[in-house]
Amino acid sequence: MDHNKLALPVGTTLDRFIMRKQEDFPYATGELSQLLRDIALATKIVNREINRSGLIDIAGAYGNRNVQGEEQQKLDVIANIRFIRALRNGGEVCTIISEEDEEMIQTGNVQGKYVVAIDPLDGSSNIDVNVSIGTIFSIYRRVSPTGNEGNEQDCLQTGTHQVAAGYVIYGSSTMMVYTTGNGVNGFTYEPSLGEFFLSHPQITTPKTGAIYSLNEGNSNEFSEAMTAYVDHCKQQGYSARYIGSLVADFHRNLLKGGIYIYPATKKAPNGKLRLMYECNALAFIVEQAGGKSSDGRTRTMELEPKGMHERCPLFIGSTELVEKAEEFMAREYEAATAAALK
Ligand SMILES: O=P(O)(O)OC[C@H]1O[C@](O)(COP(=O)(O)O)[C@@H](O)[C@@H]1O
Ligand SMILES: [Mg+2]
Ligand SMILES: [Mg+2]
Repeated sequence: MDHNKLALPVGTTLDRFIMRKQEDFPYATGELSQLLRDIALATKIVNREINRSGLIDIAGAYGNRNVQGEEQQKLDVIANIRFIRALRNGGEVCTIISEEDEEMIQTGNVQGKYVVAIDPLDGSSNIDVNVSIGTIFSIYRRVSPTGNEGNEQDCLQTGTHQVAAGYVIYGSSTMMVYTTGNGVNGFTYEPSLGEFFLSHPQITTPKTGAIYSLNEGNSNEFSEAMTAYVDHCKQQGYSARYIGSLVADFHRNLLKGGIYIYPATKKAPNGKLRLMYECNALAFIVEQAGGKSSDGRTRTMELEPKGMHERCPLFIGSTELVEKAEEFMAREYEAATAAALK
């Protein structure tokens, strides 16, 4: 696909961009375009709630724990409700996987051709302290015939089956960044006009960089190989940058070059992040931008999901940095394999 053919000027509205991209697919029916618009609509509402969260009583804990055992923040719940409502009313989505719901959410749109996996509010620990937070989404085409509710087969597809994926960052400005498999584009929200405008066309990530992002507070729990890789980053003189909101750390590294890692630790042998609504979406984006994503060994988008809330280690960012980290992890796997054979 010749990306230049699709290049649209900075300042194009998201709506126009979606429409224009659809025209390049003669058989497109407009349903995916409408679904992207539904997500953009919910994003505008959630953005408004976030911007005024300090003024109205939506700060703090909601008083429930989600399926991960994490304390739900009020904004986690509000964002979850807003996205589910927009996807249900939009009519294109039959089933939703959400971080905040243990079970699949059936929307009642049995004719809907799409399944959405969503992290409605990412970076929950940063909600009440005015630090950038986000939303992450993956879109799949259902595999079961329309006319019924979506099922587990529709929901547990590998990341390579994503038809679109994206994230929203609610930061100094609010941006939506997404891909449909033809490059990555970023749109900045203009609240006074209520519109997203193309601000970052055809995003590509540098092949290498000098930023590493991980929670070194967990370093006592790191494997030898992981500790060795962190030392390597320090020897290289890389800068440590960690916001603690995956979307914000990922976005910075995507634009500047860098690597984000949430590794397996002794406490969390599968890491912390969730394959279906955090890792797969960002992996699709980073690959479309020329970067790389794996669990330290296997390409993230080829990981076979076994459960909706499954966790996996994440090594994501500039190709050369991820490959270097994988080199370090390979030594560990080889040692483990050799030990197992003894
Ligand atoms: O506090 P830790 O262990 O470093 O974890 C931070 C990571 O956890 C997350 O907050 C998990 O996402 P949620 O906030 O959506 O649960 C990521 O955004 C972030 O990168
Ligand atoms: Mg998250
Ligand atoms: Mg979340």
